[in-house]
Amino acid sequence: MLRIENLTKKYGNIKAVDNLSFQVKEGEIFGLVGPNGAGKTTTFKMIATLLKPTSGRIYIDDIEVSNNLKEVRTKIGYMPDFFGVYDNLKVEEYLEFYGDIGGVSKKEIKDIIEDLLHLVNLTHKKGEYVDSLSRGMKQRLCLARSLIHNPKLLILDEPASGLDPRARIQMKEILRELKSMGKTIIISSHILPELSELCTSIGIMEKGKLVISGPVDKIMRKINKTNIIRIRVLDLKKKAIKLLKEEPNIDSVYENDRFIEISFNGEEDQMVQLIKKLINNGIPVVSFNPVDGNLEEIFMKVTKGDEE
Ligand SMILES: Nc1ncnc2c1ncn2[C@@H]1O[C@H](COP(=O)(O)OP(=O)(O)OP(=O)(O)O)[C@@H](O)[C@H]1O
Repeated sequence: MLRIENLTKKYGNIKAVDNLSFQVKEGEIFGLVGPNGAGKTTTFKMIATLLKPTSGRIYIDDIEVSNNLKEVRTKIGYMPDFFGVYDNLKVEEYLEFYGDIGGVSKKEIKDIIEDLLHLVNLTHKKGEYVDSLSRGMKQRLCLARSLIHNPKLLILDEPASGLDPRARIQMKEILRELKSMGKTIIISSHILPELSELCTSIGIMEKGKLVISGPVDKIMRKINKTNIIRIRVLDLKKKAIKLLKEEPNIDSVYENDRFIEISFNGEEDQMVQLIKKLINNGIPVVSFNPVDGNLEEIFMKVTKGDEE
């Protein structure tokens, strides 16, 4: 769906984006994480066709972006990190305005707006002035605006920034809904644990370069080399612990009243073998859960941070 090859953007002497390459498959949610100034916004603006790369290529649906701006723009929806608000427009008028720019026909626009307002939970605000909305509502309206022409690829620059926890959860639910509708989404955020829940893959950027990228669990394994797994058994806990301690891929075994926690350094197929072994030995396994790693930790490990 999206392919980026050796993308570079220079501002004078500053390389805001430095030889960036990655791919996002259809239906994926790709999260771009990085400290301030890493180059996320610059990258997103280039993908959104608003900024010309110094060098490198971007392909959307195998169409090269810089020579096919018009065609590509029908496929993408962009939500910037900062967006202007139109004081004198009501919610519905605001979406009509953007629908018009996006080439949506007059015949269809009413229905599309109804659907979008429902999706972003703003139906009750249809007749209100945009300026009177809360920050969370404005952000959801901006998301609706980016969807008005039914794009396949959504480019969302920090859609949850500045939102309170409840508004963030709402935003996350909408993004899940969009994923289930088959949209491909690239999203940047500082709220790292939220990205790990939502994204299928992530890329971590620092000083214009991609430090690491890939599926969230693979990246975690690559960095941590171990997975924490919580196992709950109905009975025979001591026997289970003995079996687990014999395993070469297990670094440590810890137990408490509720579960056994192991630090596992094998691959997924070896995890399957481990579950089989426990069951074949008569251990009544109730659950076997890899514990979600902490993206924040990974981020700190792979980025050096700005010491200036
Ligand atoms: N128009 C511009 N002119 C000159 N330098 C710029 C311009 N826009 C961005 N930069 C520089 O490019 C680098 C990358 O900025 P960018 O906004 O892409 O980072 P970011 O990862 O989105 O950061 P943030 O999380 O703070 O939004 C920074 O060093 C920034 O100062």
